[in-house]
Amino acid sequence: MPVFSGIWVALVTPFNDGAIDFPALRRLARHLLDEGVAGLVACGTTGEAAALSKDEQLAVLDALLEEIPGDRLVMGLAGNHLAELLAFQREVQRRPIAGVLVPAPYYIRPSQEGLLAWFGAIADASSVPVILYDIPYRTGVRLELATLRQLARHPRIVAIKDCGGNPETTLALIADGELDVLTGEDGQIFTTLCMGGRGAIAASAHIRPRQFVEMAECIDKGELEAARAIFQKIQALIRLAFAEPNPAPVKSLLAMQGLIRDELRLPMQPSSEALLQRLRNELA
Ligand SMILES: O=C(O)C1=N[C@H](C(=O)O)C[C@H](O)C1
Repeated sequence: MPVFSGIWVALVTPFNDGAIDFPALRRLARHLLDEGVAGLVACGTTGEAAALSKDEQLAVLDALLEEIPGDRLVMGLAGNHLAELLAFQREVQRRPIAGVLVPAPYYIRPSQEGLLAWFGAIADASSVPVILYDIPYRTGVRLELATLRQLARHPRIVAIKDCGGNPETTLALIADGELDVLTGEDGQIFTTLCMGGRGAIAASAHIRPRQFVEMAECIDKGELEAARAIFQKIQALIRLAFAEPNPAPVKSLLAMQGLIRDELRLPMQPSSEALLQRLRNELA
């Protein structure tokens, strides 16, 4: 039985004049769950976790837990100072959550041995399921297949958010059946699900979440034609969501729907005028 499956939204962190906009955060979380998504991932890349202090990240988590059930919530756990990260993990784990999403430490570019020890230390200390986050184009280091297979033996490591960009690795992991494979590449949701992946953690699923959910359900039921038709409908949206650095386009689209303010923290920049026009056209 998969621990993680379906469409999980990589949640943005709404801001209002530089501060976290908690009412908007709660509203958005409730809206997405009402639209049928499997759950939410807070404080990931899309949540601009890198621009939030640890206290702010915990405040986001607490606000969300007041709004949605903990088993529908995964928390991002990122950093490159192990002792600090483990201390933060202890705080996070005092809350009832479905799991943690853990990328490799960025900037350092450790060896595969180093990564095994790093993820091993976090998994050993984890009281909740761990989702590995393989995103070499952001962290600077790749989790090789052999490393992933070794990590999959850890009882706490149950899933991977796969942004590794190597279809052979994705396929091998799916065939192994040891980890729930969730794609983190929104443009690959259809193919990953068709290959037997369990689901996705996607930023673009903030917009028209029901269509993402329906597409995944159709694939589950073997209704390929219907799934393909939905995917074709949302492809333009997915492309636009990443036309400028994530999460600017997604935040603009949410703002156009009146769900949040179109505000980011540096170094992120709001969508350009040209993109805003394209986003308006897409929504229309
Ligand atoms: O925040 C996330 O988790 C996601 N990150 C990816 C990225 O921007 O690197 C995109 C994905 O849709 C969700």
